[in-house]
Amino acid sequence: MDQDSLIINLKGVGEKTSALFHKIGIDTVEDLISYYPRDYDVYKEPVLISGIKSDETVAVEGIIIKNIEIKKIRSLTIVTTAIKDESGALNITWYNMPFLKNAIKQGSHLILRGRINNKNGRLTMEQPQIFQLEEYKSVLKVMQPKYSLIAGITNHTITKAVKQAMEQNITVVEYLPKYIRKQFHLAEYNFAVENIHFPNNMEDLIIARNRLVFDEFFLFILAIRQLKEKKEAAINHFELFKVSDTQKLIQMLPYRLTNAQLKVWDEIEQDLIGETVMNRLVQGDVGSGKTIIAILGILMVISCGYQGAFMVPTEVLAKQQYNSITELFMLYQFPYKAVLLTGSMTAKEKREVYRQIETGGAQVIVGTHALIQEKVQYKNLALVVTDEQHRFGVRQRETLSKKGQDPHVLVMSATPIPRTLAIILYGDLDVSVIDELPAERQVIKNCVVNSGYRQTAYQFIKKEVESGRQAYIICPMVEESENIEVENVVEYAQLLKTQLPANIRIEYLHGKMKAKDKNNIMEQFGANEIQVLVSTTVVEVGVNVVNATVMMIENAERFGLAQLHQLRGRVGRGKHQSYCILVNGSDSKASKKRLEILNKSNDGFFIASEDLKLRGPGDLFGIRQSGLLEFKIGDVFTDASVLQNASEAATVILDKDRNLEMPENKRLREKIDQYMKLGLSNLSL
Ligand SMILES: Nc1ncnc2c1ncn2[C@@H]1O[C@H](COP(=O)(O)OP(=O)(O)OP(=O)(O)O)[C@@H](O)[C@H]1O
Repeated sequence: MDQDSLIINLKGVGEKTSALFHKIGIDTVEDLISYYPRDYDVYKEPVLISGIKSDETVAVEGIIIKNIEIKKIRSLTIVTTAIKDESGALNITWYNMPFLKNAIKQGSHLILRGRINNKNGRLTMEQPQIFQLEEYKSVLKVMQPKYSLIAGITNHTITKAVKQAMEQNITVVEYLPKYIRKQFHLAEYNFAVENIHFPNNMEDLIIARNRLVFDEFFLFILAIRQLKEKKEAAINHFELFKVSDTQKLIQMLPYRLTNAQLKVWDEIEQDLIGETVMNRLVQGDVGSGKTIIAILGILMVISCGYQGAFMVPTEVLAKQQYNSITELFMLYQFPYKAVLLTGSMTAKEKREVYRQIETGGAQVIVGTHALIQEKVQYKNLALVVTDEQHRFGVRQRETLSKKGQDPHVLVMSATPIPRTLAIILYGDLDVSVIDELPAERQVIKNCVVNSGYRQTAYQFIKKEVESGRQAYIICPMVEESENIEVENVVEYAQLLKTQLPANIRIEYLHGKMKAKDKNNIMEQFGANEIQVLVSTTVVEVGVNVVNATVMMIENAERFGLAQLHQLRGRVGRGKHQSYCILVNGSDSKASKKRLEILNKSNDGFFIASEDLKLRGPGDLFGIRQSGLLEFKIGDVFTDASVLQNASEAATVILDKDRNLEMPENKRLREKIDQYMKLGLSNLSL
């Protein structure tokens, strides 16, 4: 790493800030300038307190009328005060910013700007930015970047650091050949970087973003094509053959595999006994039964004497998959051993598991990315299943591959992307589609309601629980801060307890809980010891509790449709009639129209394409379509045309210069090498 480029060398960035930056992946100035805003704000004149409404972001000018109070709830510090202008007073709350105690005094004349929330009937401004009067004038009406934040880092800190970086530094050398920029109408790189952070106007912002989205896709596509070239040569060295265990399992399952599942299984079986190493993506809508296909693959390789690894994105899912595999082995008396390997296990537990992996005492290894740590040595790994692989870097996948003798790779995805895009994005994989749901499934009944319906929904949940079923309630996503999200979930669960009978057990789940506690709650929910689970989107992917029949989503308008579809997919996984209640917290026609799409259809592909039609490519900073396939700035759905262009550009360049050896591609070559080293591991595809 070039020491000069470390952010600690920027003016105003000390040890503490630089440690916090490290947490969001920023170590160097280059990292910082490619930490793009997630949105922009145009700061308007302050408004009168008497006129403000819930859910809007406004500035108010007034006098602080209360000394700061500090309250601690577990690890959360809540700082409160109030501000008053000629029309009224307003409560103010900050999270985890205890240092404000010294910074804000009763009697100060300030401008505060933040989002207004309705907290049990009282309007509160949450996590506002603080401005002196003069200071506010300088930001008025200019487009201001809004960055993703974590506790301790304010938007102001990042903005200031980026400004510093731009002033002190840097002109990055353009690496795209001129003819490519011309052909695909792309702005110059430095212009793009400047304008993505501090746009002159909307037009320049669109041009800047377009270039950076292009870059992101373009580098990814070039890297993927290189991987593909490498992989095509890989010979299947494993002695795999069709086994009776898989036939036995298929016959003994309590259900019949759908034709689509059988077809995909057949493709995988053929791959595994084929001449070359398998690199296959199995795409199937939520609940289409991908897991059993993965298990069949694993069963085949272990029956032939090898090991199989199942890598999933979260500890909750690892535990779930581990439990279902061990139960299955026990139930059908397969003499194989599965082990679980996750980051939160103690060093001693891990050592024991490593030993079993190394000696071959364990044949199936289920876990999170702990599976690819240095210390894990496999005896004879023949198959790696990565569930929802977009959560892992391609490079991590590669590392894992290298641990075995180039094992077969099976990737599971529920992302409904059209085939044309799939070919570009999964260029290094063959694609199988499970395009059919099990026949016994009943169609999920949906409704879109406003918050006035909440009580009726609770009564409905009560009725379902009384007839033996279970429910999820998803609390709103809060972009600004995960802390607020945590608070929402905890409060919601407390409030709900006062609304439902005491014999209905209600618990909550959020991303900041310890892995062990999360697993505990999920296991109890799985065993119906908890009937109602109030949660953030941590239950979004993969969670399988067949007895749950109600999914209620608060502030559904804040989620992307594909994400809502994923959440809804947590119910309707068994034979019971299931329900999805989407609570629309907004009056806008647009969000009503969007949610109606979900109301109308349970088909992931249809939903994704309708959403795209509604949003259109101009909708740059709306809700991201999906939490999946996460590029840093590009969105494969709304930026589909840029993705196509990037793919075309990659073809143009590689046709002329397959190994990027020509002088005009020298910088591009360097960039790709750097990207293959760093970028791919960060990119969550
Ligand atoms: N052919 C089938 N008939 C009936 N039930 C099935 C069939 N295949 C799988 N199932 C069951 O359906 C449920 C959902 O399957 P699975 O967990 O594999 O879904 P998935 O495709 O991984 O979905 P998601 O992407 O939502 O996690 C499981 O409880 C599984 O046992």
